[in-house]
Amino acid sequence: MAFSSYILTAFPASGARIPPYFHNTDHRQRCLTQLRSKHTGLEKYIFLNGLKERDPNLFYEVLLSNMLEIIPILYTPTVGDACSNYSHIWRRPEGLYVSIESKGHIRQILSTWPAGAAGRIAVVTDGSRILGLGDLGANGLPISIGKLDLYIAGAGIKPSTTVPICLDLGTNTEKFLNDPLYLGVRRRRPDTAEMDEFMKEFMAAMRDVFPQLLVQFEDFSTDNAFRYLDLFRNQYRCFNDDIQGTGSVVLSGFLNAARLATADAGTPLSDQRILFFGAGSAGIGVAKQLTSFFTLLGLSEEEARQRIWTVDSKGLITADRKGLQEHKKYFARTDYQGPPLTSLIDIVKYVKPTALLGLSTIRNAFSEDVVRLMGSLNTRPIIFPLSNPISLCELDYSDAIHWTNGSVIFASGSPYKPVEFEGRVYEPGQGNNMYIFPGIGLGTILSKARHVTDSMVEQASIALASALTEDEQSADLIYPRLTRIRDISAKIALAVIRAAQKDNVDENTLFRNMSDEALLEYVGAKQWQPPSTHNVPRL
Ligand SMILES: NC(=O)C1=CN([C@@H]2O[C@H](COP(=O)(O)OP(=O)(O)OC[C@H]3O[C@@H](n4cnc5c(N)ncnc54)[C@H](OP(=O)(O)O)[C@@H]3O)[C@@H](O)[C@H]2O)C=CC1
Ligand SMILES: CC(=O)C(=O)O
Ligand SMILES: [Mg+2]
Repeated sequence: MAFSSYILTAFPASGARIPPYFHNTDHRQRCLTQLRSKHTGLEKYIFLNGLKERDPNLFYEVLLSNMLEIIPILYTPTVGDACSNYSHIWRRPEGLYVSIESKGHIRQILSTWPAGAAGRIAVVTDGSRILGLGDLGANGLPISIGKLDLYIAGAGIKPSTTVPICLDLGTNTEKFLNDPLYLGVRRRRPDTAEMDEFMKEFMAAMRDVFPQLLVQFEDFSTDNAFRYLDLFRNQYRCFNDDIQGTGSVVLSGFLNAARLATADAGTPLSDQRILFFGAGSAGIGVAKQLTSFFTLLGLSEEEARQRIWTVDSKGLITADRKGLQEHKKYFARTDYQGPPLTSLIDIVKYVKPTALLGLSTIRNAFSEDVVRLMGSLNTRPIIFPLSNPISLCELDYSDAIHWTNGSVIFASGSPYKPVEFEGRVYEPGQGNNMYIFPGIGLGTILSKARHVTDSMVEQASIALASALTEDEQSADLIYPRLTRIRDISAKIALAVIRAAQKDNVDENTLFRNMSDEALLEYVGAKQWQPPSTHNVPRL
């Protein structure tokens, strides 16, 4: 609907009340001016949320023309504040809540969502590990909404086909249970048996109500993230963003980082020594993606595994540790003899890593001595502090540049601004699954892949790594500029469709005989654009 028609519909008989010069002014510019007048991230989030309710087309137009400014508000870091405060800033229903109290009639609850059979993509969280902020219970909904806004902006998924879901299963965070404004059920989280029963009913009901839907699991606590991925991945069209999306995006950045480091130091990709600080769903997901790629290079599985060291809150993970959680066992080291290594500096001295990856939620964990040691061990140290939001990031970009005299190859989970050092401007990378999931989703939806296979995720990663332009390469970037996300998502979708075909999971076989050029053009043409709300040129 054009903006002027929207105004007339929203305010009938308002002709005389519309300011005389209204139609000749730039509504997008007005929105941006209003947005920029807000002082805090949370106020900006609330403003954008209101704009989306009043005029979704204008909202997406403003978003698409100003992604670098707006994505950090709708997504990390500000979405973290929105989630933490959601029960207090709530304005209107904007997603689907499926409560543990709905067990037995989940299907009816899902049927109330307007998309119905047109639903194509759901982002589902249970709020138990929102970014690095822990168990936020029913306050987790904005993470599903934010990820879906990235599907819409980044891949051109039609807004009306998206389904944001928060499973309201209770919370173990006392503060929320005692908050009179808390929006969720007042109970602690269920035990495994009760939750499994709920999840099985939920997934079956999802398929009934939305037969063509892809489910993205988001921000489940680590044990459940691995369990439900294993349980459902061969049964439903689904994937886990924190395990697979993060694995894919970090592999991609790592490939480009290793290429840069290799150019300077000559360390072959297969000789990299990679230290993971944090061994949860994200850390282990990335480690598995990297090792799987190393086997493609010709390493045996065992040789690939030997490239990885993992660290959790108790220190270097070794196989002799008692009561090791299941997901940590595969990378537990068997070759370390000695007293437990608990401090990061001692672990770096022992491992001598070429790459240090942070997925720990520990702010500033990469201290000056650790970063300087990485710089003395490597001509181009690869350091990726990937924890979100920025308040939990292991290392600030400015410190990384200063402490390594600019030699660091850096990517963080949340965005940093460029840094000037000794007359040169350095641009950080953003190693965030937002580069990957829109393309994986688009490719899966178009090919109607029955499942999201490992090779679809791996090919997405390679497509992203190959998407750098000459200009981006000469600026030493390891991820493409975010403003190109639509083109990049189309290329990722193409790679995902081809991988789905090879794995024989594509239910839509029409693309099999299309050339890559024709298919890429088709994918681009399928991307939704907001109908222009007025006739002023794009900003
Ligand atoms: N950039 C991106 O695209 C993504 C980033 N992330 C971010 O990664 C972070 C982790 O997510 P996830 O893996 O799911 O969370 P988890 O809570 O499962 O994992 C955190 C890991 O960090 C370890 N840890 C905690 N404290 C310390 C410490 N003091 N020293 C060393 N290790 C410590 C934990 O150890 P223990 O097991 O002993 O508790 C655990 O292994 C979050 O901040 C999240 O936002 C996640 C997905 C994508
Ligand atoms: C980016 C993301 O998925 C996370 O931090 O959990
Ligand atoms: Mg996540």
